[in-house]
Amino acid sequence: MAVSAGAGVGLLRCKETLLNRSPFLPRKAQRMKPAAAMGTEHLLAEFARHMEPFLGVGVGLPCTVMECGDIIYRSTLPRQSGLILTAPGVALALATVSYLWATPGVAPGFFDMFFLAFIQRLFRPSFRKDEFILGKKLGEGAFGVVYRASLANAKPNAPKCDLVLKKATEYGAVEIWMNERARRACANSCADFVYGFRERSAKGKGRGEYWLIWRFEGEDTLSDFMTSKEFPYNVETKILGEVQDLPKGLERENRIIQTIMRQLLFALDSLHSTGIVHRDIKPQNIIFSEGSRTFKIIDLGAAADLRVGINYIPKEFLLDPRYSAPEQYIMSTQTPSAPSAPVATALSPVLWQMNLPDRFDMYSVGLIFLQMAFPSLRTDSGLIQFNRQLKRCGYDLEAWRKTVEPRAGSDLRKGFELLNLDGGIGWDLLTSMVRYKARQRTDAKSALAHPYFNQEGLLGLSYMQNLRLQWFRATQKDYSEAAKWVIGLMARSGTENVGGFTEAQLLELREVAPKKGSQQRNALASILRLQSKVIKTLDESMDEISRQTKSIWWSRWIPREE
Ligand SMILES: Nc1ncnc2c1ncn2[C@@H]1O[C@H](COP(=O)(O)OP(=O)(O)OP(=O)(O)O)[C@@H](O)[C@H]1O
Repeated sequence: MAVSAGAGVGLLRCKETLLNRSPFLPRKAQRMKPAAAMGTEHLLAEFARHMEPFLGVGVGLPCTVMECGDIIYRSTLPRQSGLILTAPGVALALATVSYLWATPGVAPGFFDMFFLAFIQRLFRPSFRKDEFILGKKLGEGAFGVVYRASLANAKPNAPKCDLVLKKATEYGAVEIWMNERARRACANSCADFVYGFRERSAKGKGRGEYWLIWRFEGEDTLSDFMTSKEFPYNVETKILGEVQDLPKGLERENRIIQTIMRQLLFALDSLHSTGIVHRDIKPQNIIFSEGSRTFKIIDLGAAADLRVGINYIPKEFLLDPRYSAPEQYIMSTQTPSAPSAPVATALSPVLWQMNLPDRFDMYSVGLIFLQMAFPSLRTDSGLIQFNRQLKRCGYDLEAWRKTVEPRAGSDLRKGFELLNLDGGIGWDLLTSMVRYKARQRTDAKSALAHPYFNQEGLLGLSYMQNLRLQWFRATQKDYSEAAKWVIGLMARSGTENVGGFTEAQLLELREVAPKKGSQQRNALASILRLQSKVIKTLDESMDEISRQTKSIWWSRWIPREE
């Protein structure tokens, strides 16, 4: 067996350690005679014989190949190569995993975009526009026309393929993207999307038209049901499967409305969890699916995908003023426009937490709840009037109630009575959604856990459920008001009738705070200056990037009809 010179020198250097029973040698090697009793050559030959299987792999550099150390200086002994768990390491790993999975989900986002989307593209059916026979027109909006359609070449005895086809203009691209995303992430929440493609414009100019195809879900939207005098009884058998064993009245209506609300919140929760904010939630965009006996969301043309930053431009908006939240934007206007997709994805949990964009949809769903409870608010004029009144009351539902309840007609009174059932649990849920500040509104997941969806309402709550309700209410509180109160007290400090801090207490506080001109104060000022500079630079560069990439990079994912 040949051993290189380098290895030989290395072995010599290590012989002391080796012969002193290093724990890293096989027993056979440890039983060798003491070094002093042997010549170096003999020692090498002996060692090579024992180590043959190891040296076969590791001939080369000495101590790097053979893990050896000095038994006297234990610190020089090689460390175990396995993973060592430490508390900070575990905390860091947990923090990283929570960040990657926090809404809207960085890790699931990358998996979706680079794996699921790819697989979907391989297997999705593809259609051409001349494969469809257009039927009845179902709707026409500012950005497209919707038809009922069927496949032209469907086999005669094949099941009738009922489709809905939308010929859309510029927002069609967004709608295709959102529908594909929703189909992968939460197929049951939105109408069943089949395919979307872009058709080249006849003269080869412009972006062309977008064609979107869904399965036909059913004839009626929630708006159709709500405009009927029979509402909510006209939905009862459709969603519950049977007529309830209850006389017609508030309790029975409440049960039906509860079921509709649960379905809406469930659909919204799934959409929000994947990072999509709809921005146009209204009864006209909620279709009843005959197949699954549930309400599903349609019309994702105005939606924003906060996971990759598609279609969110803080300063732009597309809104239906009847159902839109008072803030009008889903993101603060201070938020820079979306950067490139990987950056947007990596930053998405931070932006989500800073803006809570899902609360925009929560306000709209709150208004739908209100309309279901109050028959007089189901008409456009009723809702517009309500919106004006609420605005006058500073978007405070309690204040609105105080102004209208004393002189309420039978329709309004009926609404209050319905929401007052089970100790006012319905009113509690409503007021947690229809609030001026987005941060104070509940999210869809918490709303689903609200005791309103408990059959017995407040009265039937167990001790634990009551605790949960208290917790729910505590999390909905506006703590900025508390902060303002403390500041107010400080400002008006010291007088006996106002209460508040005395001059002595304020002095104490001032002493705790860094003094003017002190080192801490200067350091704090520099940090703040640096922070605002960083934000400004980030803002400008993001705007710059987004201006350059204004062309819709993601439209390359949308198939083109050749
Ligand atoms: N999957 C579907 N199944 C059954 N009907 C559907 C489906 N999708 C849409 N519709 C019907 O088509 C109508 C218009 O659809 P949609 O709202 O998506 O189009 P739109 O052009 O955005 O219209 P608008 O601007 O008026 O909202 C809906 O009100 C609904 O009645």
